[in-house]
Amino acid sequence: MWSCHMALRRLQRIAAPLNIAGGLTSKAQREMSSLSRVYVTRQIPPEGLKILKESGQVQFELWDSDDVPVPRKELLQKVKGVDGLLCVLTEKIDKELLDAAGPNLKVISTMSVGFDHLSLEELKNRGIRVGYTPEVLTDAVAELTVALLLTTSRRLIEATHEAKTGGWGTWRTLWLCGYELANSTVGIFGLGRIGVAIAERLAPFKVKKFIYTDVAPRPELAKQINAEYGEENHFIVAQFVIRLLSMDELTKRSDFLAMCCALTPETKEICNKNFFSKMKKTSIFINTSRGGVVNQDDLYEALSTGQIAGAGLDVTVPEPLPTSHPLFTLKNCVILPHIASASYTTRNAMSALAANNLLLGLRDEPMIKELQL
Ligand SMILES: O=CC(=O)O
Repeated sequence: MWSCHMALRRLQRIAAPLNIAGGLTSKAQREMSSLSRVYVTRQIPPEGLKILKESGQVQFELWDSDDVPVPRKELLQKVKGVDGLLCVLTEKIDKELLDAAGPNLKVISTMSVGFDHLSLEELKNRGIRVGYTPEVLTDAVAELTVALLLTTSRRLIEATHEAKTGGWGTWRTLWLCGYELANSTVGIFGLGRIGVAIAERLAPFKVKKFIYTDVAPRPELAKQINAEYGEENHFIVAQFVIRLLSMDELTKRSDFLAMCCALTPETKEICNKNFFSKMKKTSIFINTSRGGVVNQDDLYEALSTGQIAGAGLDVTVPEPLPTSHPLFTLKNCVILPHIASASYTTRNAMSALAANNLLLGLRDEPMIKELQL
């Protein structure tokens, strides 16, 4: 059991002057039992752990590994009777888990911006509050998306492989040619904070046009992000007008198409045969949102038949994607192991935000970032 330091210090302060041998005073016991019980499903980065340990508010137990997720059976045992749960995106928080936890559970704090691993309806019905970690990861995700886009469009993985394995003959005029951002049209599917941050970073590459599609115009978002909401639902970002188009138009016109939406029943496998069939043969598809928005068989088909030029994926179904998966056989498909937010700064900021959300929720105070269920 990882009891927090503050609580232990307090207990020591109480126990030491009284020279208590063999057990706690009833006051110390009362103090201990007034702490909320929390289970943490992963060894989270140090900033978050420090906040929990020093809070004086919780006694927590932790799955002490970052390499292997907590086995489901163990998780179902460990959550019994807890007041709060701090989890990551590998844990399914569903009816079974909530039943196992029981009625004390009042806060779930996920160290992720995505929340498709949470059964929101169940949580809402039980009055359980949910914290998540948007914003702190926007820069890291946008940065990685740009890196993945350039890696895919300029065929960097193929190029380093050729250089290392003897494929590098003489300088050739069309060898390893790719597609450039200058004068291109970039399409963003789901224009939230991350989509805007990607557009801001791509603008200096002399992109000609930005376009986007979204389920609904969201004028309130313009205030939160560094954008204006112009006429006809167009955003203005880095002096560029980002035009709202239908999904059909987005797929037809984009030279680069970046998926930046949440995975919901509406977006599940929205990138399917029909979607890819409308894209240009020279276009590059990038997904740093969730693997579930893509029908991977249809993507394989589109890539292997030359329906689209390339794909860069940071997310897949399942994760990890088995090394025998057909997508790994394609030169024009770059696959990363879900690392978009993986910078030290961002992962620490996510763990700190997740810890603070949890503590605030347990105190019945507004969380810093809370999902409105
Ligand atoms: O994918 C990462 C996240 O949801 O934070």
